Amino acid sequence: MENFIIGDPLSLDRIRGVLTRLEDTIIFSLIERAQFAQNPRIYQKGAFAELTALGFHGSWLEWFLKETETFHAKARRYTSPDEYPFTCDLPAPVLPPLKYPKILHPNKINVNQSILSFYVRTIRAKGITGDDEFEDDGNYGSAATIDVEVLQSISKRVHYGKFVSESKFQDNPAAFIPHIQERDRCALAGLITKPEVEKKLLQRLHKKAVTYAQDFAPDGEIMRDANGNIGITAKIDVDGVVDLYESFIIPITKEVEVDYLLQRLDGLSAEDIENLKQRRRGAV
Ligand SMILES: C=C(O[C@@H]1C=C(C(=O)O)C=C[C@H]1O)C(=O)O
Repeated sequence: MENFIIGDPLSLDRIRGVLTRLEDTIIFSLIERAQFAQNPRIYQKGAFAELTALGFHGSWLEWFLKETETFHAKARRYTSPDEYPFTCDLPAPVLPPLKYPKILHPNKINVNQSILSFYVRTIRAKGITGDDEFEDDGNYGSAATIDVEVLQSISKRVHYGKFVSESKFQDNPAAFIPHIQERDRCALAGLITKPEVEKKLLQRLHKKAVTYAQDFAPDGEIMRDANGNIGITAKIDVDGVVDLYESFIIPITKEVEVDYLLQRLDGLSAEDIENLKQRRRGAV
């Protein structure tokens, strides 16, 4: 959970710094997942009679998510504005919630079911972690434990789009308000999209994935193939990681940004909205 107490929580540079750091978390968790076989059973609902006997009819992975998030909810993880669960109906925290600064406009945006569906349908099937999609090594607990870590890091990254949107909105509310009032998703998407930022991100991501995926000999030398090229082991599919961001993580982050903007004026009076139009960040 990011420390929202120190620094300007709505500095776009600071927010982008968090997104950049989450690239490492996501790449390394995908590398970790590649240690184990695909184990397709763990993504199939009803594939474990033992779970059905417990009255649970989801997949092994969904059971792992439920059990993990139930415990984390009791430890007040989901009272943090940058943490979103995959499981519904979680228990209340055993501790009183921490007093986070009110940064985001109240909202119920949670796209984790889309993230889970994409992960099971595409990331695993595409074998971004470089393994055979039908291989089963029986390591169901280890594989699901790491799947949960991958999903949680992607979820945090995607939902950080709310902070990006609040930062951009506060920089120039008047630019956003008419399109929010007209429910114009395309215009809002155009305002929040920064092609140059995305281009640099994908270039950085490819370099990171190549670097993190390479193997080192016991003496610390980088392993090379017969032609002296750096040997990229099957740890992860480097192009698959870039494609994951280009075809899913960035687009769904922008969906969250637009969804957040569309509800940004909810509950505000006409006078509040007029006052917002006059403001620009740092002006107060
Ligand atoms: C996150 C931002 O908003 C948009 C989404 C991006 C992403 O998901 O990486 C990058 C740039 C923008 O198109 C941003 O401006 O930094």
